[in-house]
Amino acid sequence: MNSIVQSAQRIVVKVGSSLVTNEGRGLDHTALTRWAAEIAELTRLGKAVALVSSGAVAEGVARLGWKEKPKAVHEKQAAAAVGQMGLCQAYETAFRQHGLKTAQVLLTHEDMSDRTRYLNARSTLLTLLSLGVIPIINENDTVVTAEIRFGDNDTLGALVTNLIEGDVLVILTDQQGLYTADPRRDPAATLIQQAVAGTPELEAMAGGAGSSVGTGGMYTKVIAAKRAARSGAATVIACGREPQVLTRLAAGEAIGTELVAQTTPLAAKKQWIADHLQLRGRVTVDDGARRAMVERGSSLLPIGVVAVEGEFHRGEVVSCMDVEGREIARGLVNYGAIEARRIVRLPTGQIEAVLGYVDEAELIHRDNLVLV
Ligand SMILES: Nc1ncnc2c1ncn2[C@@H]1O[C@H](COP(=O)(O)OP(=O)(O)O)[C@@H](O)[C@H]1O
Ligand SMILES: N[C@@H](CCC(=O)OP(=O)(O)O)C(=O)O
Repeated sequence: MNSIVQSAQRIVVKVGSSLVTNEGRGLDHTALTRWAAEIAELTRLGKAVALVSSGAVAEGVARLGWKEKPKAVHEKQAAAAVGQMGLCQAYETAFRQHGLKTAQVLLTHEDMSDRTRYLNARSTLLTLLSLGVIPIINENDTVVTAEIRFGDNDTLGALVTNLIEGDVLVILTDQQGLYTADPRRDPAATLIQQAVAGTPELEAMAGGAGSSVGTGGMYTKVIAAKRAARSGAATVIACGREPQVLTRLAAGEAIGTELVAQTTPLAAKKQWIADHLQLRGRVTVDDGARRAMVERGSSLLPIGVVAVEGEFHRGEVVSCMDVEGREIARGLVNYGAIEARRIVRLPTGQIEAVLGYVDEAELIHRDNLVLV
């Protein structure tokens, strides 16, 4: 028995490219129809479900008649634009058969790192769910560049789970779950039924790159589970080809791998800080400041900072590194990089003399600081 999906009220289901597009051969309408029927059943049980679906690039490649996924970014983006049309049409048709409306939601990393856009995305998604609409979510592949991509939809699925405070992230893929090693390479690999999300051994098991059409392999799924656990959500990794996989999970059946969250959920704002994928800068802190932050949960004062790198503005998220170069925390800065460089190593009382004003005594206040 596995009661996680059974008791969940808000569920994020993520389906990967290889499943959605029949390993790149074109949209698997039968599978989409099946998942839509199962999700419709979950909504009848009173659960709210958001669907993160990959497959735009792979479907675009198939529609354009290309033999393989292109290497050039602009070609992938063009393929995504073509394929996303197919995804939307197919989901709209499949859910309509159950009297459910769908909504297309395309997100970028910037939508998640800008606090206002993040909160907008959150209220739109929660409104859609409260209206009984199924959001069909994907990365806005057409406008993002390689450096600022989520890249794989496992990460996007985890961030959406945190965004809407989902109870569980269900990742459907082409394997039965997480194995002790890649089952494509190691026939002796065995299925892990349950583990604690964020355990380092899981990352080692999930080596390899994955299928030719998918992006992250199992590694990004294991990391996604770790991210989702920050908001207290569990992750289930299961096979999307398994008949009635979602409804059976909702009935309490143990299928696939369950990665449970054992960490105390972070407060919403801290979770947003921790979920930043790209940071604009970093500050190196001395050992006294490191201990104060790590052992006592203190704020970071300018006097404890030894170096400032990158260009960031007040209100942006930066990494805090120890003198050995390890990231120990991240947080929202009260001063931009230019000001921060001028006040490092200074006691609080001297900030005003140097800058002509004092915004806050702390470079990063403890309420805006997350240990990593
Ligand atoms: N430990 C593991 N357990 C299961 N699958 C693994 C593992 N390590 C690597 N993989 C590979 O990950 C693949 C699934 O990832 P991917 O192709 O990115 O799927 P998706 O498109 O569903 O995100 C599997 O087909 C498998 O070959
Ligand atoms: N946004 C991309 C998905 C990226 C991707 O391949 O993700 P996944 O198959 O989930 O590892 C698309 O729709 O093609």
